[in-house]
Amino acid sequence: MSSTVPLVVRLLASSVSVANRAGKIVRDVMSKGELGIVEKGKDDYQTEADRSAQKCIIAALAAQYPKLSIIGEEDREENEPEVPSDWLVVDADKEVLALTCPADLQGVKEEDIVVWVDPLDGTSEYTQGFLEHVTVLIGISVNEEPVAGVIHQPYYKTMIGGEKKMGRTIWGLREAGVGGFTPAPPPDSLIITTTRSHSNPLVEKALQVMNASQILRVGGAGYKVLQLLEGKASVYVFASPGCKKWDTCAPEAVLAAAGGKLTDILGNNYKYGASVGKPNKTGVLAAVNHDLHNYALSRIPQELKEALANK
Ligand SMILES: Nc1ncnc2c1ncn2[C@@H]1O[C@H](COP(=O)(O)O)[C@@H](O)[C@H]1OP(=O)(O)O
Ligand SMILES: [Mg+2]
Ligand SMILES: [Mg+2]
Ligand SMILES: [Mg+2]
Repeated sequence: MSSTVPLVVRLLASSVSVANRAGKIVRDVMSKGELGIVEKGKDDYQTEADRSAQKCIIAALAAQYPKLSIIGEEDREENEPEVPSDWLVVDADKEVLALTCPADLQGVKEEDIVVWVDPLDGTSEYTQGFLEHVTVLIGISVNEEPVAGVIHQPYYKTMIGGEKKMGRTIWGLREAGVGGFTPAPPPDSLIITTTRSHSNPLVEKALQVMNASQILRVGGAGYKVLQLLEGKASVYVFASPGCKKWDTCAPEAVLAAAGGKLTDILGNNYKYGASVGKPNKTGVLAAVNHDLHNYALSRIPQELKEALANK
């Protein structure tokens, strides 16, 4: 039955299930208490959770979809050792499997897809105990464009029938919409969400010009986009290099499926083909709808745009 479901939909349904498993790895590493922190660069860390969650996601997706290009944040070893068999998730989310695939994506083949994996977005926050900010991101791009994505929150708590359940998984597919949470309209006043761990003078300048009623400083690109989708903030502004394609592919796809927009600070779309440069050099500007995105873009002064473009 599932072989009649278009590839993009099947891959999204598999990604939901795989992200859930990766989220459990993220929780297990934390509860064992041995984070195995490695410093990759300035303000740039990796933990055992980043490494293991990525191995799980890539091994599980590659086993089922061998011709995909999968690009993950963390370096892969030359000869990756086999992963535990219970990481090789083969389940696929039933609700997603039932979605209608956009007409132009129905014939897409594995070779046409690039999957961008951020096994743990918000590593700084993970190591500092801001666990709600942590997400697992799987973005699916076709012809350089993010068309579908998964944002999994390993530490989101819900009570179901008196029992605590950890984790939730938000997904989006172009034209089909979003699921896994309850969307909410934007707040009445302009509330901005931005970095808490990677600020600098340019980032602060772009915040000042927005005239916002409130600025929320939280970790991770995934979590900030969730804040937009849940009506906690109106606009996400980050006028700095630092984010990479795996940070924005899934959030951009989910946000777009909900009617929002994510671009760089100049208002240009990033491209997500396999050979693109990984850094998002010209920052991030996102909003829950196109009007708010236009408004925020109109507030960014030309010299700030030039400063980022010439970096
Ligand atoms: N200067 C930077 N160095 C490394 N990663 C960065 C940097 N700035 C942003 N990022 C990545 O983008 C995400 C969003 O940024 P921020 O939280 O500062 O708004 C971070 O969680 C981090 O992803 P990751 O945690 O996956 O390495
Ligand atoms: Mg990182
Ligand atoms: Mg990230
Ligand atoms: Mg990461």
